[in-house]
Formats: sequence, structure tokens, C-alpha cells
Amino acid sequence: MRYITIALAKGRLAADTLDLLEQIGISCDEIRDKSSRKLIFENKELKLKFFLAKASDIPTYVEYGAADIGFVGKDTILEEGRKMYEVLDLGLGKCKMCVAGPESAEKLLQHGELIRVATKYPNIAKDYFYNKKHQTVEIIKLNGSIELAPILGLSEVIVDIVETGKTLKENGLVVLEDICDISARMVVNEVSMKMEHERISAIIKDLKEYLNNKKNGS
Ligand SMILES: Nc1ncnc2c1ncn2[C@@H]1O[C@H](COP(=O)(O)OP(=O)(O)OP(=O)(O)O)[C@@H](O)[C@H]1O
Ligand SMILES: O=P(O)(O)OC[C@H]1O[C@H](OP(=O)(O)OP(=O)(O)O)[C@H](O)[C@@H]1O
Repeated sequence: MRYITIALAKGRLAADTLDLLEQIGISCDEIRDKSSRKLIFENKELKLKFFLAKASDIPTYVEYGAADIGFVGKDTILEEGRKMYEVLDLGLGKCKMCVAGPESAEKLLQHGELIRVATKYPNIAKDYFYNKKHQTVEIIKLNGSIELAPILGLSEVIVDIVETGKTLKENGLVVLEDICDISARMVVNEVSMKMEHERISAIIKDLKEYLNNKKNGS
């Protein structure tokens, strides 16, 4: 039996994803050891390998088959646009992708003006403004603290994740338009899904059952 490789997104989703896998009997305690510099971990009994990587790299590992399975946010899946199967919504890391900015920007959006949009998600922003709204905009790619852009006059609005709304509120910004709901998903390499159908389907089934039972309070 060959090893199945599982890629997990570093950061906010990692601990919750590992907890979820543990609930269905898939454990990898070693990966939680933050002091370790080791990159790949094994569960020899289950013939599974695990690694943590930057969220935006997970779809790349999965499309190329370097990982058979990945756990990553829908935002990253949409942004990276890789070929792979999205098989399950884990209901973790729930948040929204939104257009946000100062209240005064609302009329610029309504009038379809040529505005500047700062974002960590240029592909999602392009798809939203060009394909869904048919509005021409200038996209400015940033890598973090996106809320700074409209405050400092770099852009009129931003496209970013909103969870509690605290960051927007504390910086005098508001949600202007909702783009889509986001949560963590399980993704699978297309060839692995065929070659390792039995084992991968069993993981999907166990996760679905656990999530359904949790939802129904049992
Ligand atoms: N408040 C939130 N802010 C950002 N991401 C969130 C939030 N709530 C849930 N998420 C989800 O968690 C995922 C991981 O977020 P995290 O901040 O750890 O990494 P990242 O910002 O994508 O990576 P990096 O910090 O390396 O750029 C996001 O892709 C998203 O799906
Ligand atoms: O609605 P809230 O609960 O305030 O969460 C949303 C904020 O969290 C994320 O930033 P993150 O902490 O990942 O930092 P970053 O801006 O450097 O990406 C996101 O980009 C927002 O700024």
C-alpha cells in the first residue's frame, strides 16, 4: 500500500483541520510541535504523510499530485484556479469575501466609476468586477493589511476577507458589497481520486459523517 500525502494550510486553519482529522482517527501529533523544523510527518500505521505549507501553495501541490489531498480555504481555491476536485466543505474558517471601503465609496461603486481596488486576491477581484459586475477597475495587489489602502489613498476600495468585521470597524471602513462565503475545503488530486478511490472516499465519508453528526448535535 502506498503512502497518501495530505497538505495542510499553515496558519489559522491548521489546528482546527488537525483536530477534525483526529476526530475521524487520523492523527499526526508531531506536526503540532512548533519547535520542530521538520517538514514532512508520517503516520506509519495508516500509511499517511502530512505537511504544512503556505495556504496559496496548497492548490499547486494538489494539482501536480505532490499531495493527494489538501485542506485549504475557498478563498485560496478561487484565487489560485488550479485543476483539482473540491470534495467537501469542512465548515471551518468561516468568513466572507467582500468589497469594503469608506462609506463614501458606495456611490463610486453604484456609478461604475473607474476605481482602484487593493487586494491580496487579484483574480477574485478581477472576476467579480469584470465578469459579474462588468465594471472596469484598476487592481492593485498587496500582501497584507489591505485595510491600509483606502485610508492612505492608495485605492478607493478593497477586496478582502471579513470575519468579525472588527478590522474594518476599527479603521472606519464598512462592507460595501458581499462577493461570496468562504470556508475551509478538502481538495483532491484528480488522478489520486481514481487511483486511491477506496481510501480517499473513506476519508471523505468519515469526515461527512462526523460533520453531519456534529451539525445534528449527536
Ligand atoms: N479573519 C480571517 N482572516 C483571514 N483568513 C481567514 C479569516 N477567517 C478565516 N480565514 C481563512 O483562513 C485562511 C488562512 O488564513 P491565514 O491568515 O492563516 O493565512 P493567509 O493570510 O492566507 O496566509 P499568509 O498570512 O501567509 O498570507 C484564509 O485563507 C481563509 O480561508
Ligand atoms: O473581520 P475580522 O475578524 O477583523 O478579520 C478580517 C481581517 O483578518 C485578515 O487579516 P489577517 O489577520 O490575516 O492579516 P493580513 O491583513 O496581514 O492578511 C483579513 O485580511 C482582514 O484584515
